[in-house]
Amino acid sequence: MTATETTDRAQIPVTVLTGYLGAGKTTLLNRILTENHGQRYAVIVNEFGEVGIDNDLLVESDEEIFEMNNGCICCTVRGDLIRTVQNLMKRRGAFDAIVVETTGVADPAPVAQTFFMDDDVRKAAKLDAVVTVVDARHVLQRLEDTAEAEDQIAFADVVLLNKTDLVGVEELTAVEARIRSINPYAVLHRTERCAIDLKAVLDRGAFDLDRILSLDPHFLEHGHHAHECSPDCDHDHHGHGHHHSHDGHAHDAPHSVKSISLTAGELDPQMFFPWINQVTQVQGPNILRLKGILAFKDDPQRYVIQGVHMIVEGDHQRDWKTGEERVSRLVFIGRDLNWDVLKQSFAACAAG
Ligand SMILES: Nc1nc2c(ncn2[C@@H]2O[C@H](COP(=O)(O)OP(=O)(O)OP(=O)(O)O)[C@@H](O)[C@H]2O)c(=O)[nH]1
Repeated sequence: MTATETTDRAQIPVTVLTGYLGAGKTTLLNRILTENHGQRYAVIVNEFGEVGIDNDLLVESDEEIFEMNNGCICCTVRGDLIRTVQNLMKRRGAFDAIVVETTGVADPAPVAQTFFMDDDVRKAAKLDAVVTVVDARHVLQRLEDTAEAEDQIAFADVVLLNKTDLVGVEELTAVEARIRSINPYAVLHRTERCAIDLKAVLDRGAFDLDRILSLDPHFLEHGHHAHECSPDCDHDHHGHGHHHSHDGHAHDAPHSVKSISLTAGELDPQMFFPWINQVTQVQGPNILRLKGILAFKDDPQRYVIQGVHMIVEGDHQRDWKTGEERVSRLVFIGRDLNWDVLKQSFAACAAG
């Protein structure tokens, strides 16, 4: 056995899971956490928005979940992510592989870079593949109005073209052709609710550094960063033309996407459902994502609501635990949303 082979085996494989807001990353992660694949995964979740909801939307499992919700992953990539991986490495016997779920608005490059740039991380972990989940229904629109959707596809080693149930055959063919025009190299699978043999996604040994360097010749250079950051992030700001600001309750992201978090106590379902239907009908085009965990009066179970544009679905999740505070939390991520109106009208859904 050569020295290289020894090093390779000592490195823990890392899958970077990316895809635009609402594409189906958590759906895939839940499969990874529940299916019987014989591997133990440590999961690192980065969340956009103030109220930690993504963690609550993951199924309960024995796997380890680490949440980093201090905003855009690009801003924390050389800090939190490195520290999280280093901490994980102290207990490396406890798991076989790592999955990093990135925020829906992030460019995956800084996440992938971390596994090449930091010496300690590089010794311990090896980028296995970038897996990009694509929402077949909304991706063409996203490619028009954002840069991240294209970056995520360009970077992919594996693409899951998801939500095939929401489009017709012709549209699906057109979407697939568009993805192929951005990235002809990735292995592409069509999926519904990310149903796929996980062998197609995990432990692929697929990350192709040469191809990434041909896309981005500066990929391995320290301080190189093709993304917009907040003024208070701690990384090197060479070559930055833009800033986004943080103003208390709303977080800016590229292309004026903002998130707003609303909290209330118990809600009256007779008030809430007509309200959310009306909000998504009227403001749907601007709502990239909504998610919430709700406490309805006299309902022993937590209710989870999720949406992308006008498509909203909800279901009971599990019983509220004894001692768990029955609060309702709702996050909207979108453009040009009227925060004050949303806040007030949500508050009006409180159970009397
Ligand atoms: N109709 C349909 N809905 C889907 C499919 N896959 C996922 N969904 C739904 O789409 C919504 C978003 O799915 P998630 O898995 O939470 O998406 P995500 O990429 O993790 O979302 P963010 O973390 O907000 O970026 C949820 O309501 C899912 O139930 C699918 O194939 N078809």
